[in-house]
Amino acid sequence: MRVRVENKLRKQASKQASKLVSYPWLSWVHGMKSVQGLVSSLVHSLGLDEASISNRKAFLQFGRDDIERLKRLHRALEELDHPFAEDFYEHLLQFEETRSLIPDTATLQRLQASQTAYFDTLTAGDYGERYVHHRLKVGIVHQRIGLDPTWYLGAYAHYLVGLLPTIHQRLEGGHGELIATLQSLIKIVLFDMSLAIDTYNHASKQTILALKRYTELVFAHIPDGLVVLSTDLTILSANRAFLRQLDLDPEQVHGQPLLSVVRLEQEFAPPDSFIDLAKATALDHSVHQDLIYRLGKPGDTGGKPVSVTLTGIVHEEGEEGEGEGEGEEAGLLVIIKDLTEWERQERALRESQAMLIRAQAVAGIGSWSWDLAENHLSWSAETYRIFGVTTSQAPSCGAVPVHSEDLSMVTDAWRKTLEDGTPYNVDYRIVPGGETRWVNVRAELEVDADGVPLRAVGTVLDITDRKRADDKIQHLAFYDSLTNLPNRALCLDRLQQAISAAERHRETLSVLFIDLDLFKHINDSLGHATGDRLLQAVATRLRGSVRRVDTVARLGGDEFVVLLQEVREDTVTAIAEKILAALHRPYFVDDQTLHVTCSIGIALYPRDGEDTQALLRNADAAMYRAKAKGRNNAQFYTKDLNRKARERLQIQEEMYVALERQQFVLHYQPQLDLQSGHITALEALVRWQHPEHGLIAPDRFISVAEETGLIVPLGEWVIRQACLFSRQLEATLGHPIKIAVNLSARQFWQSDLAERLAGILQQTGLAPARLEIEITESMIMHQVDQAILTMCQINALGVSLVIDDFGTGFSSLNHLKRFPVQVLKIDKSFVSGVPGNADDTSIVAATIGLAHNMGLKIVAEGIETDAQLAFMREHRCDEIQGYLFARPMARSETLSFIGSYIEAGTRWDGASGLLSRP
Ligand SMILES: Nc1nc2c(ncn2[C@@H]2O[C@H](COP(=O)(O)O[C@H]3[C@@H](O)[C@H](n4cnc5c(=O)[nH]c(N)nc54)O[C@@H]3COP(=O)(O)O)[C@@H](O)[C@H]2O)c(=O)[nH]1
Repeated sequence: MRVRVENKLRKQASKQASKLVSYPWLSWVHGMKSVQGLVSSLVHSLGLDEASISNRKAFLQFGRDDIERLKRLHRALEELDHPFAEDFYEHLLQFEETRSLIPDTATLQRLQASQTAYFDTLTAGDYGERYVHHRLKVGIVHQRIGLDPTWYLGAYAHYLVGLLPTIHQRLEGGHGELIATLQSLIKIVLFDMSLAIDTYNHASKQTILALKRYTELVFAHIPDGLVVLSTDLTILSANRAFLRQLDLDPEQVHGQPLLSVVRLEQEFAPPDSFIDLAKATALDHSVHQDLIYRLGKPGDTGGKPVSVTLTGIVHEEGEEGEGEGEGEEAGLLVIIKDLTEWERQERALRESQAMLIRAQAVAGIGSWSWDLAENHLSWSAETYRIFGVTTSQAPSCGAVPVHSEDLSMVTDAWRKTLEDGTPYNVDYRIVPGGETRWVNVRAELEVDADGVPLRAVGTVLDITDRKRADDKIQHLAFYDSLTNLPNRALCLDRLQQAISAAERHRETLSVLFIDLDLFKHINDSLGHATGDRLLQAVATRLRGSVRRVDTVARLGGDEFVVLLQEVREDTVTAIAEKILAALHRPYFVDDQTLHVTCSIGIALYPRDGEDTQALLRNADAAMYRAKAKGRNNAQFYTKDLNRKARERLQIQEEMYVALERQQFVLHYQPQLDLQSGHITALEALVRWQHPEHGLIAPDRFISVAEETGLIVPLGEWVIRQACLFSRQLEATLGHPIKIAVNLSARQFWQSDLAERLAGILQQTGLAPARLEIEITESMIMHQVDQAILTMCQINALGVSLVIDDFGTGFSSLNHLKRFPVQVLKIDKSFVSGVPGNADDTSIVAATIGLAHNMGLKIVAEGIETDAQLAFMREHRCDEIQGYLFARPMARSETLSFIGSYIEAGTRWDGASGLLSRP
């Protein structure tokens, strides 16, 4: 039998596991009390004290006789080894309802033991408080495990029925004793049962009460308002949330018609529509959800927004209504959800959406989204505007007017985004209405759990202005704002590219470094505005002198560079000459005619340098060579120029110190009047008495001093020293001799030149008539009017003016006649050709004639031979200067030379050394 029982239990256990249902609220109903605790509270609530127990026994007529009879029965049964408990459980396992309470063998054994004890105590004779508590405990346990009283009583019956034959068999004393014992047994069993039923009843009542409390608690804590109405819309119950919604007390609502307590108004609906709908819902048991109303108290206006759900309550057949009075059956459940916060959030959302749309419009940002699964594209109003598409048109990729040149780039980028999910961020051109504009389009993909793209969300921004600004910045960064030519940075870049290309293709190129001659004087005297316009005109002429493919750049100031994809020296020479001629043509700027020349240095790649620095440096050195060669010419770079350039740099650095340390000295070269044989003037010529290199000739440092501006203090020093020397001569020899001083262009174009000269004359005390200023034609030709003004100011001081190097500076006769000069000095380059060179001879003769015709004195310089002297005498040249008569001499030498000459009182007669009395 044991095996049978265990098999049944094994099957039972597997079924049981799948049927277990959890009722968490039940533990709440019973609390976490122990069985003993429950027994105590049960005793207390049933009032089971000693008197009550005695009273029960008295009612059952259970007395001492019964106890004695049961004790005797107990002893009779004690000797019997009857498996009551096993039978009992065998019987329980026959029925699903009882079997389900015994999940396993261990439970069975435990229950069998307690059941044996139970039966044992039934007849043991102790029926006091301990017995009662034990029976209550059994009842509680059975009720707790869910054993219905039916099964409890049935099981008891099975036990008793099984027990009776045994009692009959074992009990001594005859029929009367048997009947009396059975009566006692029935009494004690019914005593047990009354306790068990009390336990069940009590537990059920507690459960119902707990459930009620539980339901009420849940109902009360639902955040939405809940109202149960009768079919005539009387309020049967309302939860706390509902009362809070309208600040009401429970007494104000219970039993009241709903609409006497609240006002529910629906926008655009007749006032009674809620009543009609609610009644209909209660009748047809329908459900109406999410009805939007304004909830308030009757008589108030406005109210809070609520969402109302109406549910008609269906009663099961025989189910009693919830109402308290007749006709008050629950008919309708109203759930009222407060939407105040939702409405606030909605409004805030709408406001922020409106703000976003506005901000997007202000910022010119359009937004768009593309549902890839549905292939549905949507654009914001700003997106339509940017793409130039009318809002009546459905958005589509095809509607975007992408510039044909950007189309493949746009589609490639999009394909990449779809392939690997990289964010899309592309600038491209569109042509809405034919006008080219720039947009920046960005997008990010939304993908599902498998990474499959679902949606693309993005923005579109009109960046046309930014692109234009970028272009402008780019232009400003790489183009000279004055001439619109490439600047130094772009020039270097182009040169680098040209070098790379030339290297790749084994080609050559030329770099022409162009510097305007004496441009600074134009700037200083006519102002920067005029200078700027002249530079613009020069830039235009440079551009017009070369091909479109060649680069013309402005490095800054009056420096330009031309890059030519050409290296044949004769071609480059031709282009350089073309540039020289183009730039030399007169300019008409600000109603005046200006003349400017330039000096060009040329370096060839790869011969003269293989990188940008070397090529530019060497072209620059060649340009200085051109300057040194008298300006207005072009020179190719030679290796020797590097040495010269270094030397120039050294000179430049050392000259400042030289001026400070008074390393400059003046030599003087006399000029002789051919008619009288008198020394009429001395030309002051500066030299640099260098501590290491000895005496340095002015050719090596005057142009450097001009570039650095040092010529101004140096020139002033020369004038002052010359004036002082003239004073000393006069004082020593008692013989007044003029002093001639060379003026550089930079000095000449000082706006206060006349004042400075006046100051020196005053400080040295030299009579202005004893000072002669030598200027060159090229110095004054580019601004004739201004030059004439300065010359007049000098003349006004009483100082005479000489045009030096006459014949080399392209001065026109027209200009010459306007110049307030007193002397022309024929350049030694013409004198050297006399008398052998017919051209030079004619020029010198013509110049002498011209000077005389204009009432000017003429001086021939560079007289080295008797023939030249004779020619000058023959053509009635007024004065001569040259090595034949005297070389430039130091101060002391000059003094003694002139002293001897005067003292001798003779007339010099050329190389024969013949001196005759004048
Ligand atoms: N702005 C200034 N320029 C100056 C100053 N001192 C000199 N100079 C200029 O330097 C150039 C070279 O001058 P220098 O080496 O002194 O040469 C002068 C004479 O020595 C030379 N000369 C004179 N006679 C002869 C001759 O018979 N043969 C010959 N080969 N050379 C001769 O000519 C130079 C004088 O020329 P010029 O001034 O044109 O009269 C020179 O251009 C000077 O102007 C200075 O202080 N300031």
